[in-house]
Formats: sequence, structure tokens, C-alpha cells
Amino acid sequence: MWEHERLVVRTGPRSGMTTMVALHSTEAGPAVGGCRMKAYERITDAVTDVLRLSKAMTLKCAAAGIPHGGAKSVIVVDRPLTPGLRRQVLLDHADLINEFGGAYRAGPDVGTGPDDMLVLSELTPYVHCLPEEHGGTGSSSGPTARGVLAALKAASRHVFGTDDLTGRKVVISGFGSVGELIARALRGAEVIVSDVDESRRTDEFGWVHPDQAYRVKADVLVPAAVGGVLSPQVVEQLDVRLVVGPANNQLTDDSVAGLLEARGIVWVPDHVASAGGVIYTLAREDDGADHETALRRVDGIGVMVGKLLRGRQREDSGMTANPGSMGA
Ligand SMILES: NC(=O)c1ccc[n+]([C@@H]2O[C@H](COP(=O)([O-])OP(=O)(O)OC[C@H]3O[C@@H](n4cnc5c(N)ncnc54)[C@H](O)[C@@H]3O)[C@@H](O)[C@H]2O)c1
Repeated sequence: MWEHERLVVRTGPRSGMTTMVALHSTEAGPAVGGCRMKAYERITDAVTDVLRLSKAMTLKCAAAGIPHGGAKSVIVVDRPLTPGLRRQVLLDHADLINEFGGAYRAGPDVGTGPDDMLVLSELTPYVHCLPEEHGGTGSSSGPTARGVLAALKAASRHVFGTDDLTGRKVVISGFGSVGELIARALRGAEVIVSDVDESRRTDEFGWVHPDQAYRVKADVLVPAAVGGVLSPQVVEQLDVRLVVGPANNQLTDDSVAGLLEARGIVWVPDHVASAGGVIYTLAREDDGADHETALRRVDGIGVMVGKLLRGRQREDSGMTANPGSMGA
């Protein structure tokens, strides 16, 4: 069944490049979601991505109790991006955002940042996370990492009996802006990072080739790169007890959650673990909350994860019929 409200794909008149917006749901309120700028092998791959990501945003907002629906947009990079072309395609994309009349509000995602949001804002008011010097809250990577850490601590209490990660072996796949912040926050843990971009390699942390990242024997795996990484084959090879990370849509399909559970691996769904950015941004930019108040809301992710895991435990022991949404 087609469960999205709208999908619009456009060729931009300025850039000649394809951009698209998928509006999954506005039932809870105007839809929010990042604008991804990325190369795809086929346009249909981009359409699949934008449809899945927009649905995940609806789940993310619902799990976080935010009165918004989910949407996402994609700018398909099909040639080298000069600064001029980047600007043109962003302006094209701003026109497309305006077609939704406020039903979709964009923020940064993989491949875009606050400076790109500033370009969008030249033509559309429906944009979040402008640079701080322009009145926005800037990059959401910090709050996203904080939310993942809150989820990680709560899940660690459940799995290891303590939220102290000292001495735990943690593999972070994707050493980008969120992955790096998580790695740096895990003082005392044995942190191993991995990235397809070799230039990200640093002596500060252990390093594993991306092909091997999902086979390392460790306590925790943090998917912080791309989606679709947890397939049945990969889950078969995992040698960790806990998986929690920011990457959106980590499972290749929903049935993989059952496979993780069957292997006794606790998986915190990405729409819960990765909600820190959207929680923080909307608290500050829509509700007018100050920085500390917004961070406290982000930390609520830990409370939510703890409750869900306890609910799941009670269900396993036959004490409740409400399983929550955690894997194992
Ligand atoms: N930044 C946020 O606020 C935010 C919020 C919610 C969700 N997320 C999700 O978290 C993930 C990380 O976000 P980010 O902002 O750090 O992105 P980023 O682009 O800064 O970092 C991603 C990193 O992953 C690497 N990478 C790409 N493919 C890889 C692969 N197959 N194996 C290993 N490394 C690979 C890239 O080289 C890059 O260094 C993304 O999936 C993003 O959608 C981010």
C-alpha cells in the first residue's frame, strides 16, 4: 500500500539536476526532515531512499513525542559540484520546498549543513538549522551524538548492568561528524573506528577496515555511517551484545529486528537513538527553549530507552503484553 502523502520529483531549471521531496505524514503536524545531497547510481535508488527516510522521520517524531510528521528531501548529485552549481541546485530545491506550502520543513542531512540551509532560506522560510550567526541553531550533530550517548548508557545499564563504559570495546562504523563526537565522548572505553574515507584515520582511536567493522568481537557496535547495513547475513556475523547508533534505517528490512533478538543482541531502533538532533532543533527554534532545556529534552532519549527495554524484559517474563519496540 502507498503510505506516503506525496512524492514530488523535479528537474531544477537553474541546475538541471534532480531534487525530490517525500512527504510521509502530516497527521501529527507539519512534516520535518533533512535534505540529503548525495550521488546515487540510479534515480530510482534516490526515490527508494527518500521514501524510507521520510517514513523513518515520522517514526522518529512519534517516538520523541514531537508534534510533527515525517518528510525528507534528496538532491541527487550527478556531476562534480562547483560552488556555483551547488548554489543553483539549492535554490532549485528551495522552490520545490515552497510547493509544499509549509507542510515540509527542511534541515541538514548527509551532504548538507547550516550554510546550505542559509542558501535555501534566501527563497523559502521553511528551513531549520541556519548558522548560529544567522539566528539558527547550526549543526545538529552535537545534540544527535548526545542523544545516542544517552541511549547507549541506558541500554548499557540494561545489558551490562552499568552505564559505565570504561574498558568496554566499542566499534563505531562511520567516523563522520556524529561518529567522531561519540568516539571522543567515550573516554575510558576501547574505541575502534571505521570509515570508507581513509583520510579520516587517526592514531587517537583503533581503526578497522569498513568491510570488517561488523565482524569485530566487541561489546557495542555503533552504526554511524549509512543505512541498510544490518542485513540477515551481517547479523549472522555480528559478535557484539548491543547495537545503538545514529545511522537512519539501519535494518535492510523489518524482519532483521527478529534476527537480532534471536541472537540475543539488543538493538536500539535508530528512530529512537538518533532523535537528539530533531528534538534539540525544534525545542530551540519552535518552542523557544534555551540550550540547557533543549539538552534536557535530548537526554530524555535515555529515559525512553530504559523504559522500553524494561517493558521488553517484563514481556519476556510474561509480566506484560506491551513489548515496546526494542530488538532483544
Ligand atoms: N547529523 C545529524 O544530526 C544526524 C541526525 C540523525 C541521523 N543522522 C544519521 O547519522 C549518520 C551519520 O551522520 P553524520 O552527520 O555523522 O554524517 P557524516 O556524513 O558527517 O558522516 C558519515 C561518515 O560515514 C562514512 N561512511 C560512508 N559510508 C560508509 C560505509 N559504508 N562504511 C563506513 N563509513 C562510511 C563517511 O565517509 C563519513 O565520514 C547518517 O546516517 C545520518 O543520516 C545524523
